[in-house]
Amino acid sequence: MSDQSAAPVLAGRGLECAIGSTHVLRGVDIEIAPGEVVALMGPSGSGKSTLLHLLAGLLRPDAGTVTLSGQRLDTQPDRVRSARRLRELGFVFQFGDLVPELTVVENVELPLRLLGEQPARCRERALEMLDRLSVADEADRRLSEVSGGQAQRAAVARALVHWPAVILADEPTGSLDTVTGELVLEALVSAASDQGTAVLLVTHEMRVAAWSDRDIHLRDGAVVDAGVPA
Ligand SMILES: Nc1ncnc2c1ncn2[C@@H]1O[C@H](COP(=O)(O)OP(=O)(O)OP(=O)(O)O)[C@@H](O)[C@H]1O
Repeated sequence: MSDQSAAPVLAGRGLECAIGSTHVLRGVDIEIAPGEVVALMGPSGSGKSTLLHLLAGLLRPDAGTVTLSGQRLDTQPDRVRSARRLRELGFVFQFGDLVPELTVVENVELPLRLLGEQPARCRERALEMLDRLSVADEADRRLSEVSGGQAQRAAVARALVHWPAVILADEPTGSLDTVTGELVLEALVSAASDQGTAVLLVTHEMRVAAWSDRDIHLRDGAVVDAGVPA
């Protein structure tokens, strides 16, 4: 459940970013409350993915600030940003990006293994998440043996397995048919909500945005409509 009166868990303020000669973001302000689900919308080329990369600390802004869980992210060295990304964020992309050589459960437990958790505890928690996402039966299969919807559920389980503060999802249902996409989205939003994880969801599609608490619209690198919490 979101707490929009609380301090934002993730905030970008006055974000400017140029890539080559393109001024991609022009003074973007964005805030996400703990547990909130926000859809980031806008036409192709409006800067959605670039904004996501800045908020994840993958890119540094030319101006402005990024604050995650109350601490500046953009000013920290690469090593610290990587460590914070692993611990505090979860990611879901259009094409799952799971490791094909690993089984479903091995993929899901990966963030916990990288964080140094006990192997038995990693396995237990990964199985719990797969059960929560209704893909526990596929735990020991390789990616080539599961459907696109099952793989995307596993990607959601992996993104949530280490209790991140925020999930950043870039077109998470873009590779799925409408019905499968809806089911994956429902699973993402409800599992994140169960554990109080905020979600920033990049999408072109209004039906995807319907799952959010609030929409933010970008055009030509600027926020044109920040929506109002329901
Ligand atoms: N690596 C890059 N090199 C050059 N230009 C880039 C690069 N990445 C992004 N851009 C430019 O920045 C602008 C914004 O791109 P971005 O991918 O953030 O938009 P988007 O809203 O996510 O688009 P889409 O919905 O098509 O994914 C575009 O004009 C794009 O051409």
